Amino acid sequence: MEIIKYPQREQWKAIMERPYTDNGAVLDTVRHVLREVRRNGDAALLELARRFDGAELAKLEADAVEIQSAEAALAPSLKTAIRAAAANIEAFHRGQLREEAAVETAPGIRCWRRSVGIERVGLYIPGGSAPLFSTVLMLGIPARLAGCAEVVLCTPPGKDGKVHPAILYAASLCGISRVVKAGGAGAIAALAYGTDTIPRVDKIFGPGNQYVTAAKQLVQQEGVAIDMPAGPSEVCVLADAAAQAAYIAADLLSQAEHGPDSQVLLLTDSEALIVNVEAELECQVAALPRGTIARKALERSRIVLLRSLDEAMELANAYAAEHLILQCADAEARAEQVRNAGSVFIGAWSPESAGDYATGTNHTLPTNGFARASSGVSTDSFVRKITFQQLTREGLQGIAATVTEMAEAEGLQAHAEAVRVRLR
Ligand SMILES: NC(=O)c1ccc[n+]([C@@H]2O[C@H](COP(=O)([O-])OP(=O)(O)OC[C@H]3O[C@@H](n4cnc5c(N)ncnc54)[C@H](O)[C@@H]3O)[C@@H](O)[C@H]2O)c1
Ligand SMILES: N[C@H](CO)Cc1c[nH]c[nH+]1
Ligand SMILES: [Zn+2]
Repeated sequence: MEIIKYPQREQWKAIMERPYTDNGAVLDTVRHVLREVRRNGDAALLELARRFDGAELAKLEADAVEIQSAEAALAPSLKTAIRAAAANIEAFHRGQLREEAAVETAPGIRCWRRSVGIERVGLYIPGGSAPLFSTVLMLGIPARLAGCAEVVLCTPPGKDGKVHPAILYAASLCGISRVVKAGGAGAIAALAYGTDTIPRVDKIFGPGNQYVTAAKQLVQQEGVAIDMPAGPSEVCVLADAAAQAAYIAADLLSQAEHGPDSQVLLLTDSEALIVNVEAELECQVAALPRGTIARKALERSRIVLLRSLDEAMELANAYAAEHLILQCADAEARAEQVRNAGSVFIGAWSPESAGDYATGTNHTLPTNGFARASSGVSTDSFVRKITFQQLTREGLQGIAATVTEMAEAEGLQAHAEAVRVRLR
């Protein structure tokens, strides 16, 4: 990791830069894939599975036999873990469902909002380098709680033409019965345009590689809603001299192992801690099966020594990490100072990976500084909040002058008449 000591403010912009990837070539490929699927539908998806996933598929959807045999293929301990995680995720996301009281804004005028689940949603579950079945829970549970009528899950097939059994098991737990074997931009195109077997959806959710992210951004321009551009994973650790170097190294590696384009950042006011974390990183990365991937991510990552923890906090807020870990003596007080982050982990006992799987919070979070303006996925992401109002005659009389005055000032006479005609 690059070490930057006591940077001047002018250097902060460079410190906060995410790894740059020129996605010009990716966009060209993705546009081509979107066209293929729009034109040739299912046939294009079968060809893309052959080309990119090395899978010969007889049909695109996982059938009941494949879904049922998935349960038998999983170790009981893994099923127990998935169910335990699902229970916590459900509890946290259920708490987000709130009935809002109607408000009488003026005598005789009643306004209220009702959350209505988005009718048709598509969930993309990455499967290229790791089958992220935890993401099925993170998207499928809030979709169910929100009352989405139709949920279609797309994920790349393995070379054997099958979907990873843990993805199928997690999907069943969430009540998802339509699992489509399609990955990358092809999957996003199918969800956006529909094919003979895959229904077009209203909103597409889920993380993925650069092809998935580019495809989501392109179909969004064509009118399909997306959750957010969830790019390569990232974590920022803010730590003081008392923090455990071994914990910090483990937390940094847990995100670095996602992909070579992941980025991790350590902000501290302790030079001694940096020395210890570096030693721990070297020792721990050597033991990781995905050590080569993690090393590549570390090459593009930074450790920053700051003059004080206050200054570190300021930089953490400016960076707006997907995940922010606070490992310092006054972690709870520091948490109150957080302004920009996707999700925050407070104190030495709160590793980021606990949130990735099982604390209950959602792990689909804004990356690349989007946490400055966006939130992670929640039950709210799967609903529309429709507003309602009902006026009595007295209510309309009470605001008639306000409406007609404003309508005429905007030059919109018909607006004013729609009020007057009722009160004449
Ligand atoms: N931010 C988040 O919340 C979050 C969560 C989990 C994962 N992630 C990210 O998701 C990503 C997962 O990526 P992945 O690759 O493992 O799986 P993936 O499922 O996103 O991508 C696999 C698909 O990519 C397509 N593809 C591969 N090579 C291609 C090529 N040369 N041209 C066109 N298409 C091609 C294929 O269709 C293939 O099926 C990682 O970058 C990880 O960091 C982010
Ligand atoms: N850390 C990822 C989001 O950035 C989510 C994930 C899934 N599995 C493990 N981790
Ligand atoms: Zn993770």
